[in-house]
Amino acid sequence: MAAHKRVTVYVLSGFLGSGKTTLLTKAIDHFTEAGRKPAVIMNEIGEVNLDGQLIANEVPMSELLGGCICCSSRGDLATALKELVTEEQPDLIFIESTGIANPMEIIDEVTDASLILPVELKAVITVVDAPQLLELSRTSRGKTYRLMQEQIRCANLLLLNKADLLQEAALQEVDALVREWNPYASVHYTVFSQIDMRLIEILEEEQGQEQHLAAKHNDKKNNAQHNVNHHHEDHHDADSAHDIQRATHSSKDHDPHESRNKLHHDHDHDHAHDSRHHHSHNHVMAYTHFFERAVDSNAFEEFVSKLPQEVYRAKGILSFSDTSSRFLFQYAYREMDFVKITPKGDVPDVAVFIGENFSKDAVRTKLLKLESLSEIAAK
Ligand SMILES: Nc1nc2c(ncn2[C@@H]2O[C@H](COP(=O)(O)OP(=O)(O)OP(=O)(O)O)[C@@H](O)[C@H]2O)c(=O)[nH]1
Repeated sequence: MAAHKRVTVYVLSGFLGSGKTTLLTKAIDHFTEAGRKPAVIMNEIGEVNLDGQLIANEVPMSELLGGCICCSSRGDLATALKELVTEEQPDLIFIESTGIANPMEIIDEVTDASLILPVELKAVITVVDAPQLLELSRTSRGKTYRLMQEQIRCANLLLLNKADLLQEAALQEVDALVREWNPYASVHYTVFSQIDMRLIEILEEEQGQEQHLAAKHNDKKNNAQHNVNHHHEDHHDADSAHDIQRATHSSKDHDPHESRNKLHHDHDHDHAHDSRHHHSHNHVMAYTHFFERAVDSNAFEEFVSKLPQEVYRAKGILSFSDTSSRFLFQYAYREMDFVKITPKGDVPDVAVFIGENFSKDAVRTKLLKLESLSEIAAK
């Protein structure tokens, strides 16, 4: 297949609620207006694709739901890429990863797929929730912080988003932090992921290999800094996307489990007992609640405002007992947002709650109570 026929692939990375979908909708509008055909692979931790509601119907979309790409069985992403390429012939594919995905694993999967499919990974674009990163850098520095760090290190283009919520001095503090982790990416302050789309177009024109070189350099730099224990030096010595592909290719001749080991990184030592899955986000959990009846909007808002700190992301589509329209509800890093929506297709009233070690039962019990209160009020 001729090299120029390859479909450009961009990976959109960034922690939960940082602004990836906000960027995606803008990028789709831009490229569509420019006469290009974008397609989307959307990965969601929850069982329903709520972000997909924001993507126009005519944009081809493949959904990987109910888990994170980098945890799902190897091949799901390649299958989705293959289907889109053969059935839709797009010019570009955006892969929106879940906010808890480690982009290195997705880079591996896409470069692996590019051996057999006419696709080329051009860049990783990471959206950073600037206020959240700043707070974590000053306080907890736990697993979420480390995951954000990995997402930042892999990027070719970095958006320091939610700049509206920070003063200039604070933004500069975040800027210095991310540049220390990733001196190769271009860094831009954004509000609602508003960026000059030429910055994304430029990435398409550049050599994919050089892009990955940057990512790999950062990967190495981090290895040195944080003493991450990589078991398979052969892979980590690879200096370019080409080398990544070669490593992938050669390992295919062997036991598939072994090849997965070779390709993947041991980012989290808490889970070293599982030889095939080394993820920095095993601590993250999701609860999906399907509503049986509409709840009161004020009571729901109050419930969300009192969610435990461990729940750091929630979203849903809801009917309220006191409003006529349905709403897309968003909650990210303590900010709440409700937008009127007419859902595409037959979507139930549903909300997904994502966080770290929170009690799903407690969230469920409170929501059931809200439902029963509105039932009593209706009588
Ligand atoms: N104040 C403020 N809010 C923003 C900004 N960008 C996005 N948001 C809001 O943050 C919430 C999450 O945005 P999304 O684009 O859905 O984030 P995401 O990264 O796709 O979220 P996940 O898919 O759950 O990981 C939404 O309510 C957005 O409206 C910003 O620059 N400033």
